[in-house]
Amino acid sequence: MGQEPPEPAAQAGRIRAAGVERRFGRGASRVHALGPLELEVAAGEFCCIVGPSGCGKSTFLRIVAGLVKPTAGRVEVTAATANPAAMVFQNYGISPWKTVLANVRFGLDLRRVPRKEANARARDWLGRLGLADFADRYPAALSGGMQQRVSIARALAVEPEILLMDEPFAALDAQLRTILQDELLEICQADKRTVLFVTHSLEEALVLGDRVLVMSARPGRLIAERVPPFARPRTGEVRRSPEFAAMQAELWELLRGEVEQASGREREPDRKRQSKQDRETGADRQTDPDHETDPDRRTDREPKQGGTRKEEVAP
Ligand SMILES: Nc1ncnc2c1ncn2[C@@H]1O[C@H](COP(=O)(O)OP(=O)(O)OP(=O)(O)O)[C@@H](O)[C@H]1O
Repeated sequence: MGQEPPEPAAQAGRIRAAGVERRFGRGASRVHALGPLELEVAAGEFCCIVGPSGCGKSTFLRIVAGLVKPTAGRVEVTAATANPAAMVFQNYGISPWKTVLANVRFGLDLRRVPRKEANARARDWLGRLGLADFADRYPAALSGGMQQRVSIARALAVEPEILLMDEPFAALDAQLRTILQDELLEICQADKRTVLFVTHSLEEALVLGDRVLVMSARPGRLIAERVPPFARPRTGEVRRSPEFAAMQAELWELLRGEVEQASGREREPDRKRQSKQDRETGADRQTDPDHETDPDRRTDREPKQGGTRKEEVAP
């Protein structure tokens, strides 16, 4: 039942990473953050990366974006345009002193697109994301979900061949997150651009991805790859299918050890047996497929740069 990646858009970039590694710091405090990592993302593919906190997911995305250099290896981006990628961050990354319209127009202004055309394109994306009436407002007047829509509109307004998304919905509540996942699904299936999407949520990865890549604890390497068996175009309804729950549980089993290692807790000898018992009795909330949809049952969060928060991997 596995699906081929969708037909590429007229212009969709490709990514190829070969032997990519990144270390930070010097001497005793040197950290091996990432790799070696081998990865290819096809034109028009929606590729999701999940992995434990600190395994180097964001670092890899930043390397692809050209914001960070790899210590070893290389990333090749094959694209038709000079600036093929746009990035969406967890903390929105929008400017509070600019109106919504000016924020969405930002990348177009950098590319010196004439103001009239830039405004039209920005308004078009605002309309597509349900923000047409908020063009002249400032971000402070918007909810978190609306601010993240502005951030997505800003990235899409430049018509990037590659969209890089770093936990874009992690700071949102679970219901809003579901809505934005479904909106993103619709948008990306309409034009099939290449997307590299980092998330802590297995549910999110399975709903959105043509392919889900699982990373190990730091230094992050790829340890598994799955193709969600859901035809395109798909909707959020796939969350209810038995295949969805089965793949979510399987991926979580793969990830659990890595998450425990990353959080400094070694798996106790009888942990696996206990987890099986818990699943059978329904006591293990971490393996509950509805875990992410109930805000009261979300995993622990820690502060992150810019006042936003990050999550542990969650099913
Ligand atoms: N600029 C930096 N200087 C020093 N260490 C860094 C830097 N950027 C990242 N690191 C370290 O590299 C490792 C990987 O960080 P990264 O943010 O890529 O992980 P991540 O998988 O995205 O984590 P999370 O899921 O928690 O956001 C971490 O140990 C982090 O502390």
